[in-house]
Amino acid sequence: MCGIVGVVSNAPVNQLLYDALLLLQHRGQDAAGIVTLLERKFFMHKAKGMVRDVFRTRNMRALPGSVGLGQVRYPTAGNAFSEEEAQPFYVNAPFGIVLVHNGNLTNAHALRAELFSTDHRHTNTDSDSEVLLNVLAHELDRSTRDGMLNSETLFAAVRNVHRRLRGSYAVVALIAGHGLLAFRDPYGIRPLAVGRGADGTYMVASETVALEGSGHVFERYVAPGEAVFIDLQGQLHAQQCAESPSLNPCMFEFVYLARPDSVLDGISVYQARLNLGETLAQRVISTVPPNEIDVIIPIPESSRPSATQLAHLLGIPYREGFVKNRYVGRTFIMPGQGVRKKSVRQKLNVIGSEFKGRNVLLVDDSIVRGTTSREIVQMAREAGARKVYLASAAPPVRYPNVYGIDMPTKDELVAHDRTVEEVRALIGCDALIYQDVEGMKRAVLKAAPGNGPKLDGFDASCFDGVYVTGDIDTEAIKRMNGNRPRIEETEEDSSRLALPNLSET
Ligand SMILES: O=P(O)(O)OC[C@H]1O[C@H](OP(=O)(O)OP(=O)(O)O)[C@H](O)[C@@H]1O
Ligand SMILES: NC(=O)CC[C@H](N)C(=O)O
Ligand SMILES: [Mg+2]
Repeated sequence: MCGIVGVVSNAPVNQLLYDALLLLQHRGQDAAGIVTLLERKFFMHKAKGMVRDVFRTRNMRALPGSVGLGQVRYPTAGNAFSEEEAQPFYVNAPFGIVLVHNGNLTNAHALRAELFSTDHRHTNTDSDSEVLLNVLAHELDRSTRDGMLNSETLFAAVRNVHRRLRGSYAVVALIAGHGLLAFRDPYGIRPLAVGRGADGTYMVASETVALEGSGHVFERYVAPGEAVFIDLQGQLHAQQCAESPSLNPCMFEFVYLARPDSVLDGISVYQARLNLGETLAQRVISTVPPNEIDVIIPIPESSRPSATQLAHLLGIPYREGFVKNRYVGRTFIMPGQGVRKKSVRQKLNVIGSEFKGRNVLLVDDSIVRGTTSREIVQMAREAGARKVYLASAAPPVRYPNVYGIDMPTKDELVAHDRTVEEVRALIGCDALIYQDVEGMKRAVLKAAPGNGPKLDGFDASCFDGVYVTGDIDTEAIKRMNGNRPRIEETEEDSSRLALPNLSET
C-alpha cells in the first residue's frame, strides 16, 4: 500500500505534490519520489526515506512545471533496500512516460520474461512496478502506431494492459507532451480518487485525505477497470477499459492502512472502525464478563476508534495507557522483523497508574505477526496489571496477502495454522478475543452510505483465504515475495513467534 498522487494544474505543482505526499506518508515510509513535467521535459527526484528527509529545498527548486506525480513507497515486491526501486519509474519510449503504482502484480515474474522475449524490453530492477510501466509503454506503442496519441488510443492501450496484468494496481502516469493517465485494476482492490481545486486543478490520489488536506474537493472515485485521462488543457476524459469490472476494495485498508479521515469507495474509514468496535463488543461480552474488566486501553494508533466504541457500548472507562512517540514510524510497515520489534518499545511507553492492580482490556485493530501484542501485553504486566485481556477489531490474519500488503508468507503470521488458544498462549494474555470474518464484513459495509458506489465484495484474503482475482500461482508468489531480500534477521528476531521459548524471551 503505497501512496500515489498526480496533479494537472496551471500553477507550479512541486509544493502541492509534497504536501499531498505528506498526507499519504502513513501508506509508505521507505522511499519517496516526485516527477514534474515542464513542456516536454521530466524533472525527477526520488530517494529512500520519509518525505521530509527526501526533499530538501534544493530538490524542490529543481522540480518546475504545472503537471506532476509522486509516490511514497512501502515495498511489497523486489528489494526493499534498493534505491533504484523507489518510484516514479521512467521509460523514454514511446513519448516519455513516468509512472507510480500502488499494489502488487501477481504475474510480474511471467510478465518480465514475456517483456524480454516477446516485447524486447529490458527491465533493470526486481520491481513489479517497472514491469507494469513497460507493459503500458509497449501497449501504448502498439495502439499509437500511426503516431497519434489521443484518448481513444490511450484507452485502447489500457484495455490491453488490463488483459495482461494480474493482481492489484492503482496507477498514475504522465505522458510527456500529452497529460496524466490514471487507472485502477478491474477488481478495484486498491483505492483511487479524483478531486478538483477552486482554480480548476485536478488531483488524483490514493486517499481522499490527500485531496481535502491540500485544498481540493472530492469529485469521484476512479471505478474498477476505468481509465481517466486529463490532458494538458485540463480536460478530463474517462472510459471503462475492463471487460467485467467489479468493486472489491481491500479490507485491510479499513482495518489498518488508510487514515481514519479518508473515505474509500464511499466508505468512511472512521465509521468502519467504530462499527468494528461495535461488533467486537458482542464478542467480548461472550468471552469475558464486562464486570471483570476495569478499564479499556487502546494500542495506539489505529485501534482508537474501535476501542472508544467498544468502551462506550460496554460502559467501561476508556483510558490512554500507552503514549506513542510520534517520531517513530508505523511498525507494521517497516521492512524486517528485528526493526519492527525494537520499534514497538521505542514507540509506545506505559502510563503505569492506568495498569496497576487493574484488569485491563487492550484493544488493537489487528494482530498480524504478533510483534506488537506480545510486547504490549508484557509491558502491561510489568506495569502491574492484574489481568491482561486482548481484543482484536479484525479476525485472525491467517493467509498471505498478495495484493500490496507486506505479509507474503504464511509462516510469519502468528495465527496461521494455530487455534485462538495457541495464539493466546504465545502472546501471553489472559484472554484473546478476535472479531469474526462475517462480523467484520458487515461492520465495514454498514459504514457505506446508500448513495455510495455499489460494492461487489471485499478483498479480505488475509482473513478468509479467498483471492478475488482467482488465479493465484502460489509458487510464483513465493518466488516473488518469500525469497526477496529482507533485513538480516538474528535468531532472536526471527519473524514468527515460537511456542517453546515463550518463557525465556
Ligand atoms: O501483529 P503485528 O505484526 O505487530 O502487526 C499489527 C500491529 O501493527 C500495526 O501498528 P503500527 O504500529 O504499524 O501502526 P499504528 O500506529 O497506525 O497503529 C497495527 O495497528 C497493529 O498494532
Ligand atoms: N505497497 C505497494 O503498493 C508497493 C508497490 C510495488 N509493488 C513496490 O513494491 O514498490
Ligand atoms: Mg498499531
